[in-house]
Amino acid sequence: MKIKRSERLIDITHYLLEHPHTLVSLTFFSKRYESAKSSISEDLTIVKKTFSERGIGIIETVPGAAGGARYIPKMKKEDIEGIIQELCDELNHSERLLPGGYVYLSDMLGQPDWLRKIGRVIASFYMDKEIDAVMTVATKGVPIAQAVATYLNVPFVIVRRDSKVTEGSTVSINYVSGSSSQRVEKMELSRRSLKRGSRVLIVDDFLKGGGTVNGMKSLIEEFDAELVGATVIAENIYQGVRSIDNYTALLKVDSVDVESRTIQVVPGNFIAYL
Ligand SMILES: O=P(O)(O)OC[C@H]1C[C@H](OP(=O)(O)OP(=O)(O)O)[C@H](O)[C@@H]1O
Repeated sequence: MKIKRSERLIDITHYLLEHPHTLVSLTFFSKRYESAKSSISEDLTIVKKTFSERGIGIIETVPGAAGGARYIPKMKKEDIEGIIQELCDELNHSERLLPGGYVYLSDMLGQPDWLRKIGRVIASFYMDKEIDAVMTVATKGVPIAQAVATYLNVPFVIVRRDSKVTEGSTVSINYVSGSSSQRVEKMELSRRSLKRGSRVLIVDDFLKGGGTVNGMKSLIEEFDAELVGATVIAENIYQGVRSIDNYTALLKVDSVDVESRTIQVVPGNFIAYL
């Protein structure tokens, strides 16, 4: 059914937002709206310009008969900084303080609005790094990985600390977790989860001693895959020597005073790489 340009623009925008990183052809839109490809091209020019001016993201247009458009959810630096400050403000409350200097995050990891913001911020950073898969470790990292993977339009894989028959044959490694007072722990990943040569992004909620992220790094090596980057929501205060140093954190727990129950969460090193 033929529809007006104003209606096409709304539907084109909705379709592209729902299919990030996916090239949608002119032919597809032309048939969808029973409109000429030249009209669709003009529509895409308007959407592209508005997205750019409003900082909604990038509309990449591919010319030619097999051409089309794809939505890249890239964020402006100031918008990323704004979300990181929102996260700091949300976490800087004494009731979030947990034993061991941890900060209670689980409520936020269950809220779609926070997950959308966190997922988009991390995905925007890795937008052009050709990520093939997002990796995390059960449990609290899972919603973060799903949010990031959605915006990157790639699969996410879940590393487990326990064995499950439903995972089939697995690759497992032992690692030292600083969070469990230097105890040797095991993590494993189903052999079906990751192809050789995959470019992998590690995400997690917290980093303390770095053993968990380092364990996932070792797993990636076991799969002959490539670690592109590791980003956590928050890095904790850690007195010892961390097992890993090349990571980024949206936030940093700068100081914790259990006596006075005060906590200071500030922007992490992620900002410096924007
Ligand atoms: O840097 P490290 O010293 O290794 O610690 C960071 C780990 C520990 C903690 O997970 P847990 O709370 O142990 O497990 P779960 O995510 O299942 O709650 C956190 O979610 C990171 O995965």
